[in-house]
Amino acid sequence: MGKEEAAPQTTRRTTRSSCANLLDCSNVVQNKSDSLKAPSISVDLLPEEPISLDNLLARFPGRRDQIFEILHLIGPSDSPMIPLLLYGGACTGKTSVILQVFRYLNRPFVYTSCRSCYCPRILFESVLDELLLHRREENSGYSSAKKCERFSDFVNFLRDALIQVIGKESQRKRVPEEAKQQGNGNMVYLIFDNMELFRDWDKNSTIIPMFFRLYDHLKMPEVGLIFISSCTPDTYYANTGFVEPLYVRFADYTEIELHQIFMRNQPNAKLYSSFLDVVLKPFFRITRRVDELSTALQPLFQKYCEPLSDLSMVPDENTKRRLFSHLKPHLSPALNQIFKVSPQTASNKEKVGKESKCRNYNRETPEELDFHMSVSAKYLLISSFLASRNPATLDAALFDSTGGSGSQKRKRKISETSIQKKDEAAQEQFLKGPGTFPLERLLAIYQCITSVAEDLPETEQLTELTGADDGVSGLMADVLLQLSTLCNANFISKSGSCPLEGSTRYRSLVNEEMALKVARSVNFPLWKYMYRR
Ligand SMILES: Nc1ncnc2c1ncn2[C@@H]1O[C@H](COP(=O)(O)OP(=O)(O)OP(=O)(O)O)[C@@H](O)[C@H]1O
Repeated sequence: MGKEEAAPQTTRRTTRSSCANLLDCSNVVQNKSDSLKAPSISVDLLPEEPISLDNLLARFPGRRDQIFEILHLIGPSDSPMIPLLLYGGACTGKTSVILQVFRYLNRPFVYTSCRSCYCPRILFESVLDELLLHRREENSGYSSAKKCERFSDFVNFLRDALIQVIGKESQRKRVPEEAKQQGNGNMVYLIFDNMELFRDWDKNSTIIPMFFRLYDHLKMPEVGLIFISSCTPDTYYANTGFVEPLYVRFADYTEIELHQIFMRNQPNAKLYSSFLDVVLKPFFRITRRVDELSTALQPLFQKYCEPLSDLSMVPDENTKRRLFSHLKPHLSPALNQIFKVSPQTASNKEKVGKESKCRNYNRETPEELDFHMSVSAKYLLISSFLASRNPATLDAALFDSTGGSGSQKRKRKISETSIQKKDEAAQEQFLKGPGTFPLERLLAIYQCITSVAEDLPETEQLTELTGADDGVSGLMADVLLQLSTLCNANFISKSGSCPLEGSTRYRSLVNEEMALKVARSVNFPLWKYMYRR
């Protein structure tokens, strides 16, 4: 595109420290300073030195479609854009992608994250400060003496600040045609990240609809608005009556995409690929988050390489086996470590508690889940659904120590009378609604179904690696954490203790449609385990 040559050399500026690519060694230590005292406003709002499109695409394996879609929706620098919402689970690259897209576009933008602001006022002031580059007093109605508490004040100050930045009337005349074509038109973009946190600040949800109407309030076509959230669009627009932004979905990464992501910048690709071949699959079943995987894989790779004296060697089959045996004892503790409620999952409790409304967004299929949940929590949710729905008397027939693969044979051996009895029990249970179950039953089902998950050659790999074979297993504490998260999110209810057993009983609150969706998202054949009359 030849942008590198055309772009002005701007002062390097780190807009968001957390956007440093976890996998890019060169970016690990980033300058977190935000303070800039550069002379020209429009130059200051430009991102770091521009990058090429190829570079942009190469930085984000698995995000090619999203990048092209965003570029298309943002459009040329001299034409207005409809507000945009980027949404998807945690660590799906929403922030990094949009910041690097602007680096490629080389256009002025202001980035603000609700994560670093703890109330609307700080967010308002942070946007204004960024726009005015901390020079509040100069020619601006907004000064440090004034607080920007109300949304209406924010809109007024924002409009004034934007007029200054854009140099609205005069600049429009001054921007030469060739500069517009090179991407230096007069659009300014405002990026609001982590919008889901707004709901924690604003219990009455009055500001969020106003934010999404900011475009209407400002009435400035030169301003492009981009919202980023881990919540789905319907969380925001239900019954609000305003025009919805366009949206781009950042789906969870597939195993292949994660493989590509982790292969980036590896000095010895063959060696690292042999490592990923053995570790990625079991970890992928527990988390798909790039940050969690990156943290877990880094020390494991060092262990994997310990027996090697030459790190540039290409491992043959024998070496790969030797390296794997050396690594194996360390896998189980690492998997257990990661097998816990991720902070993001916990903070998404409210969002998780909401069932999908099956609305058809863009290219999202109604089959897909519209919230983020860790893979292990999904299996626990499925287990609780089965425990509530199926009569306990059928557990032995449906599940065995290998997860139920022998169930067909066993079922055939059951006598007619016992089938009839079980049918009656099931019918009774159905009429009663979802049944309650003790923790032990939930854990037993969970252990069985995780061992048959997906069609893997090494069927018991997860069980073996996580140590789930050791009685109630080392996973116990983590499963209890997941269980408590699901209870808090109202997927499972905790009923009073059983007077006979004295232990707490649980009940699944999800319906069949929801359970099937969750099962589909982890490729688990739930229908095989559901007892039907
Ligand atoms: N496709 C990818 N290729 C390379 N790195 C990626 C990719 N996706 C995510 N990452 C890395 O994962 C980390 C988290 O990404 P990022 O902060 O952009 O995610 P996010 O979706 O904005 O998360 P959150 O919702 O928590 O704000 C970053 O270090 C980023 O570089």
